[in-house]
Amino acid sequence: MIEIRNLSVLYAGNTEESLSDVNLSLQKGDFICVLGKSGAGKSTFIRCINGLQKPTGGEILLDGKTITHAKEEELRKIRREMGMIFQHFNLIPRLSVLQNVMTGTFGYRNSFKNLFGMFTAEELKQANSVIAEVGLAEMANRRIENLSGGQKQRVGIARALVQQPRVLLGDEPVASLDPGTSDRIFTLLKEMHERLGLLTIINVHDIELAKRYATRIVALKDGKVIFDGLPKDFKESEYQETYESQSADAYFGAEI
Ligand SMILES: Nc1ncnc2c1ncn2[C@@H]1O[C@H](COP(=O)(O)OP(=O)(O)OP(=O)(O)O)[C@@H](O)[C@H]1O
Repeated sequence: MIEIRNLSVLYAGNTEESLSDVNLSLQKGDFICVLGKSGAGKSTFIRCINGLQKPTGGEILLDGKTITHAKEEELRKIRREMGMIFQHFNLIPRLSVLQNVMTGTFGYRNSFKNLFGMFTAEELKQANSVIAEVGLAEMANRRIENLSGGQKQRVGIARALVQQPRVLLGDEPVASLDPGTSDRIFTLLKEMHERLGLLTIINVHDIELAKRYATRIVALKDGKVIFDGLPKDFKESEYQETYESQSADAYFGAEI
């Protein structure tokens, strides 16, 4: 589904590449957690996939079509296939849950309709349906600023899903949430992933979550892929290499 070939990113002014010769083949059904310590290149990787960051080398293809060299109009179409969720939710605090979710349809609509908030009955139905799916049916008219962090991320997920993507991307979507809430958000993500038959790619710091939910782990270090495989094969030595840590007992002392 997504082919990543010799992907490299060197930011202007840097001497070291932030991604270096990354080659991966990502398939529908993969629930991929991307691990790596701070600065390993995880955000850069996600931003390259949704076309926000232009690589300095290599190419990314979605179903054989280039993302990397896509023209603006083509890139817009590709982005509609990709839902994105963020660490800080990127919602509009003074607007309601429903209004925020509706912004997920903007990629499909002309700017005149967007400007005047004109939504079709079908769009509203679809938005209310995903709001119910993420468990917020009773809160559709509540303002975002009156929600908890976990509820905000549910809105973020609904906004990503209302555009009916085939790929779901997450840049540290649970980094601002407590462990219990993070776990519930991952449960929801996994349910949606399976029900909708998505390719899901999520950056996460919490290796325990990755081991519990991922079907595949990709670990980055200094912009390079140092592990690509099953969660069960990501063991203490892989942990130590990824995080350059001597003490992995917290994660590997007990069976996960
Ligand atoms: N716009 C930029 N300009 C220059 N360097 C950048 C830019 N964005 C990221 N970098 C550098 O690229 C490297 C990878 O950063 P990136 O944000 O992709 O890592 P990360 O694994 O997502 O880190 P974190 O977990 O802290 O978010 C870092 O060394 C960072 O300083």
